Amino acid sequence: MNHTIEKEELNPYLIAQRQVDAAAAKLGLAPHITELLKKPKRVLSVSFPVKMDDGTVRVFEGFRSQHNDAVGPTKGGIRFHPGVTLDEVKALSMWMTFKCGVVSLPYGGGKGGVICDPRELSTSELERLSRAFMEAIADIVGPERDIPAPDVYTTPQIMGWMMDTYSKLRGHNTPGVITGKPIIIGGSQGRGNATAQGCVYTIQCALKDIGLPMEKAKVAVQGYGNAGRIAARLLSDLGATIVAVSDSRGGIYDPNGLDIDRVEQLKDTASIADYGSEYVLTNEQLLELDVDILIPAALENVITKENAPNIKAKIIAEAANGPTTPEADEILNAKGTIVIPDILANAGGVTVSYFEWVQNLMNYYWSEEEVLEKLEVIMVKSYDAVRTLANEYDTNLRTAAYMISLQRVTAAMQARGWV
Ligand SMILES: NC(=O)C1=CN([C@@H]2O[C@H](COP(=O)(O)OP(=O)(O)OC[C@H]3O[C@@H](n4cnc5c(N)ncnc54)[C@H](O)[C@@H]3O)[C@@H](O)[C@H]2O)C=CC1
Ligand SMILES: O=C(O)CCC(=O)C(=O)O
Repeated sequence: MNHTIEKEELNPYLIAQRQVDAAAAKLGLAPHITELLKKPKRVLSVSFPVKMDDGTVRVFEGFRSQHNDAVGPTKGGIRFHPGVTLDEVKALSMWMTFKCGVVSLPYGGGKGGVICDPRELSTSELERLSRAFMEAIADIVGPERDIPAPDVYTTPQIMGWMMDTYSKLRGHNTPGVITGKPIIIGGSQGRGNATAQGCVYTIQCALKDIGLPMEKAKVAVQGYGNAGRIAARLLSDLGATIVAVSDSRGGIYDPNGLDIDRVEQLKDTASIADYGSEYVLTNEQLLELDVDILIPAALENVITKENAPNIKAKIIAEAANGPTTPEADEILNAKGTIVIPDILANAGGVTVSYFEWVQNLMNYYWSEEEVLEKLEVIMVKSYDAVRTLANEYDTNLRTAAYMISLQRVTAAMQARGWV
C-alpha cells in the first residue's frame, strides 16, 4: 500500500503562477506571454537601520515588487508582518496586476512588505521604520511609477508618514505617491471602508445568484481588521447575522448571532475573547462553521485540501489575498461552493485608492456619496462580467476573473509592442 500523502504547495508565488497557467491555458496564450505574466518585472530588496527607543539599532529587511506596468503605473499595498517573504510579496504583486485588470483600473500590480511585528514597536519606532522603508524604496516609487497603499498591519497614519518622507525627498508636496492617507492630507472619503464595501457589493451579487436574501444569511469572518471588521459591520447593518469573527488570537462564535457593537467595543478596549469563554473558538474551527457566507479576511493559505471538504459555506468571499490553495479550490468547485476570488472580492480597496490618486492629481475632492456610487458601479459591473464569462466557458469565477485580466494585460503589452 502506498501511504505517501502528497504535500500541498503553499508557496504563494508558485500558487499565483499556477493560477496564471490555468487561465492562460483556457485563453490559449502564447508561451512567452504566459512566461512574462508569471514573473515580476522588477524587485527591490532592501535592508535598513532603525533606532529603537532604548538606543539600540535594529536592521530590518523589506521588499517592493513591481509585477507588470503595461497598463499603467504599478499599484499595491505595503505589509508589515513577521511572516513577510520575498515570494509572498512577488505573489501579492501579481495578484495586484490581475485585480486591477478585473476592475479595469489603469494600473499594473505592485506590492511591498517589511519583515517586522508592528505590535511590538512603539509609535515612534513605527514612525522611524515607516519613514526609513519609504526612503529605501523612494527611487522606484512615485505618482507616475508605483503607488503604495495600506495592507496588513499598515494604517492611514503610516501612509501619512511615508507620503511626508517622499515629499521631503522630492522637495514638494506629493500626495499622489501613496493612497490610504488620512483625509486631511489628501486621503479619499470612503477609502477606509472600501475593501469591505467592495466585498459586500460582490456578496450581494452572489446572494442574488443563489436566491438567498441577506436577512437569512449567516456569516463567519476570519480576521478582524480593515477588511474583516468593516465587512462584518456592513453586512450586519444590511440584516445578515454575524455568527463568528476572529483575529490573530482566536475567535468567538454565537450561533444566534454576535452583538457587533459589543464585539467592536471589546476589540477597541481589550480582546474579542472577553465576549465570554463559552463563545470562544479557534481560527480553524471558524472556517468549518455551518454558515452561508465565509469571509477569510486575514492571511494566505487558510483554506487547504485538508479543511476544504469540511467547509459548509455556500459563498466564500475572499477579502484576504490568497486564502484558498488551488487544491482547495478544486474541492470547493466540485461541491458547488461559490468562491468570489480575491482579485474581485477585495478589489474595492484599490478601486477607491485609484479614486484617491485621481483626486490627488486633480487636487479636487469628492464626497463619500460620489465615491461609493462610483465604487458600486465598478464592483457590480465587474462581478457580472466575471459571472458571464464563467458561465460561457463553464469555469469558476477565479479562472474567469483571471481570463479577463490576462486578456487586458496582454492587449496592453501587444499595444506597446512588447510581445
Ligand atoms: N486593507 C486593504 O485595503 C486591503 C486588504 N486586503 C487583504 O485583506 C487581508 C487583511 O488585511 P487588512 O484587513 O488590511 O489588515 P489589518 O491589519 O487591518 O487586519 C488584519 C486582521 O487579521 C488578523 N489576523 C492576523 N493574523 C491572523 C491569523 N493568523 N488568523 C486570523 N486572523 C489573523 C489581525 O488580528 C487583524 O484583525 C489581507 O490579506 C490583505 O492583503 C485586500 C485588499 C485591500
Ligand atoms: O489600495 C491599494 O492600492 C492596494 C491595496 C492592496 O494592497 C490590495 O488590494 O491587496
